[in-house]
Amino acid sequence: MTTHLSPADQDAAFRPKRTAALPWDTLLRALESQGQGALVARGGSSGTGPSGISMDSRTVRAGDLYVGVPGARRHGAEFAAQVVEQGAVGVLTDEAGAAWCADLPEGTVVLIVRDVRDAVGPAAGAIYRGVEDAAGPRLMGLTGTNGKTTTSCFLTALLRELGERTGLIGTIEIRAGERTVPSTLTTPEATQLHALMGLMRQEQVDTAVMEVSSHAVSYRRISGLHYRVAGFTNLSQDHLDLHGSMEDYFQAKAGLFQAERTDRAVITLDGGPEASWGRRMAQAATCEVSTLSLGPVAEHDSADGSVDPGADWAVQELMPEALGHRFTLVHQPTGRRFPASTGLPGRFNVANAALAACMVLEGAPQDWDRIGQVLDVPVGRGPFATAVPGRMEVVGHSPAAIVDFAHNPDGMVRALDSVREARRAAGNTEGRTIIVFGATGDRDATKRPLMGQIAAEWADVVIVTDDDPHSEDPGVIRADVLEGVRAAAARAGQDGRSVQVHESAPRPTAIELAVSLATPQDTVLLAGRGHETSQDFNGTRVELDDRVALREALHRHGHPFLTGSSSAER
Ligand SMILES: CC(=O)N[C@H]1[C@@H](OP(=O)(O)OP(=O)(O)OC[C@H]2O[C@@H](n3ccc(=O)[nH]c3=O)[C@H](O)[C@@H]2O)O[C@H](CO)[C@@H](O)[C@@H]1O[C@H](C)C(=O)N[C@@H](C)C(=O)N[C@H](CCC(=O)O)C(=O)O
Ligand SMILES: Nc1ncnc2c1ncn2[C@@H]1O[C@H](COP(=O)(O)OP(=O)(O)OP(=O)(O)O)[C@@H](O)[C@H]1O
Repeated sequence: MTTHLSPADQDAAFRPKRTAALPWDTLLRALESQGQGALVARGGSSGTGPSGISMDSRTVRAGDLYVGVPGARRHGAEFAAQVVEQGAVGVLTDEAGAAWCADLPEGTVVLIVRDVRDAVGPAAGAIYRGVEDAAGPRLMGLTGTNGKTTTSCFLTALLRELGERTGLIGTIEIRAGERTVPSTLTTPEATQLHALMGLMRQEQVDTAVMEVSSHAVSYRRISGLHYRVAGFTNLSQDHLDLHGSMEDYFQAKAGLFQAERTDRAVITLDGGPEASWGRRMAQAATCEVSTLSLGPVAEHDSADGSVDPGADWAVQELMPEALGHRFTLVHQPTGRRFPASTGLPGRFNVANAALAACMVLEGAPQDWDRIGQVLDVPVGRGPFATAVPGRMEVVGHSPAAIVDFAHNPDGMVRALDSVREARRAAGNTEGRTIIVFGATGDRDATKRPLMGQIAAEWADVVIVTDDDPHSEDPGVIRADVLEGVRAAAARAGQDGRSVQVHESAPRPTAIELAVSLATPQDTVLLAGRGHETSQDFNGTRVELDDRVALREALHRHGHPFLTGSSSAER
């Protein structure tokens, strides 16, 4: 369960247990060698340097180098005097930030660089690698609109079964060996990422698997990191509030697959609703590239189930079985076949599993026999049966009750499609889909009516509620979503299909309504919140875990439900 730590406590949990101070001149040389030469504007460069680094005044500790970056709302250097009082030994900033450093106490070192976001990664890397310049862990990165969390969980599960000690940095949690910390961002800031690398070295982690959001590339949170293998899942509409256009969003993701950042990419060619993004990503990459064709799993507009003959890897022989699927991963150049299975619902989880397997296979060609043995297990066993919190998490069977993190148009199509597929596979022709969802405030508003439209096209009962409204009026967000729902419901009505539409808030009331309407044949799908345990209403956190609320509602209505930990039916 996610606990909310203060920024300071969380930052402290990310840091290595011990770090020696790095002499200023060693730090300056490290910056110079990375093309980030710094001007020493105040203080000398001969003394004891920093033992840590932070880019937020709320997480600064004694001995830190504080990084003042220009932000959307303020310049971080505004906090220079405050952080020096807190014990920071120096400030790294840009020309604009230097103005706030003029009156700092004697002895404080001020370093000025041209672009502070480019310099922060190399600086953090040098501080946490220390004078001995320690190496490791081996890094694997994942990017794409959907599937990063699930694929990274599959990847770590597979590596663990192969005997590796793993680390994980992602949306749900951060794990270094046996230590776990709840995460707030998908990809933390560069200061924290390099601290985590130091922590993982101390925890003797062999491979760290990291989700890389487009924000992380745009804000250069990954500067100073190098990936052995990086994977691309898919691209579809999301985050247009930050990127402005799909082209910019694509370019941000493409930044991960440049030779100076990554040795080898595994790129899913046909992973999203439009296959052209995967092909373009393979062309835009300047590192070594291997491609994956999903064939029968692909869901883009022109998908006909056939695999791309030019792809290095192909998914073939897809067979639904129990909750998951069997499939064969074929290495097309050699004809080598790897039978495998997933235990989670949804064909998209075959895409996630195939990508995870390809990344490990590409990273260790000498180990194919051993990897093949670990992959070839019955459905419900092995690395790809690992439940991922809040991703198609089954809470009940009669009615089927599922909590999923789908929070963009393509994610919703995939989740709704897999619900329908599961009913079809079970021979259930009576059941309806009841969906409860909302949209996030302060983020890409253009996806709201689209999500509404998809809900009304795929579900029989649509209940629009709140997600994380952040600073926006929740009623306005619901109205945006409902616009898409009502238009699509009207079109469905003309085709003779009736869609019930409800607006219901707060979210627990909407969940209660969904369960009260459900028959044992129906499926209740709560979308958008997944593993989250609270909602943000303009800075006020309201505790809510969809999985708990759904279990409680099922219980109140006399329906059976599955417990979280053991999944034993009550
Ligand atoms: C929209 C966005 O991404 N904003 C990022 C941006 O904030 P900003 O430009 O608004 O910063 P600002 O408030 O002007 O402050 C400027 C500087 O002053 C510092 N500051 C500010 C206030 C203070 O009291 N003390 C202090 O030191 C800030 O840490 C910052 O370094 O720069 C900050 C510092 O680098 C980031 O922490 C911050 O991420 C915020 C926390 C955030 O919520 N980001 C989300 C949207 C995000 O990154 N999401 C992605 C994708 C998730 C997904 O795939 O769905 C993720 O990787 O999680
Ligand atoms: N390969 C995929 N293709 C399309 N949709 C997917 C895929 N994998 C998962 N999804 C859908 O997207 C949702 C989010 O999945 P997941 O958390 O793995 O993705 P993510 O990329 O980490 O998302 P975020 O960055 O927003 O945390 C799932 O709950 C599911 O509905």
